[in-house]
Amino acid sequence: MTVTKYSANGNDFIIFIAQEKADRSELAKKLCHRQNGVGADGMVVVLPHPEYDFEWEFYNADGSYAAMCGNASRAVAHFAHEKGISKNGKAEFLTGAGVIHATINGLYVVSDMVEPRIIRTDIEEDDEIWWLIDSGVPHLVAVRDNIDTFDLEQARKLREKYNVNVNICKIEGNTMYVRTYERGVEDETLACGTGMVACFIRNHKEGKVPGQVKVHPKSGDELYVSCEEGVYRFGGKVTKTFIAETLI
Ligand SMILES: N[C@@H](CCC[C@H](N)C(=O)O)C(=O)O
Repeated sequence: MTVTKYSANGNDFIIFIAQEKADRSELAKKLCHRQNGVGADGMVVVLPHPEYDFEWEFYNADGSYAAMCGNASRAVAHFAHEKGISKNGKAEFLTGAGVIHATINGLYVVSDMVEPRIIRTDIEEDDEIWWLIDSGVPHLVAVRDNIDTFDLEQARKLREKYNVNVNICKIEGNTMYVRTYERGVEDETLACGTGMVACFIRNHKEGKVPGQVKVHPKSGDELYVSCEEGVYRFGGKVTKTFIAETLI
């Protein structure tokens, strides 16, 4: 089977086309395995859809299904546009969290996110306040002055307790820095799109940042997150890294 590998600012994905929905959890575990497979944080299956350009299935590296993946939404939009599945610099596709509208401009892709939900703003853990925000998938967000260290044991406990992705972020002017422990990868990833958006939502709601910010995830890449007329969108470059014939 031919698969295409993308990196979205260090969050990497295996993408391929299929004709029918299926439970591909075991395949995702095999292909995402860093040593025995292609290696990726997640796997995207592009499927036909009668109304939208396509529909997708998204799986985390551990085979778990997730409703949405911000970085993969940008990668798959570029993939679909190159394949002619979507046209005119746009892609409109159905995810488990709703319909995503993406704009493709060369390697720079912007995804309009689904309407987020601020679920709780009062979670106190280890003497700090966390917000629980669903930006397509659930995220805990804490804001700190310094994110040079990220206690992954603490992140793992919070991930298990709330079944979420766990983010710490800091603000410097109109720039945000975000680190994310990702559910389903069960480790910190180099970038997490819905995590960056969740961090922006908290900081924007608390009046700490304007309506558009530059964001640097762990990879150090540069992305932008904004809220325009109530629509949260985020953009950055994607990289198609290779095409492979899988034998597993
Ligand atoms: N990396 C993704 C998030 C993928 C899903 C997440 N790991 C979950 O299981 O909730 C992103 O870029 O948003």
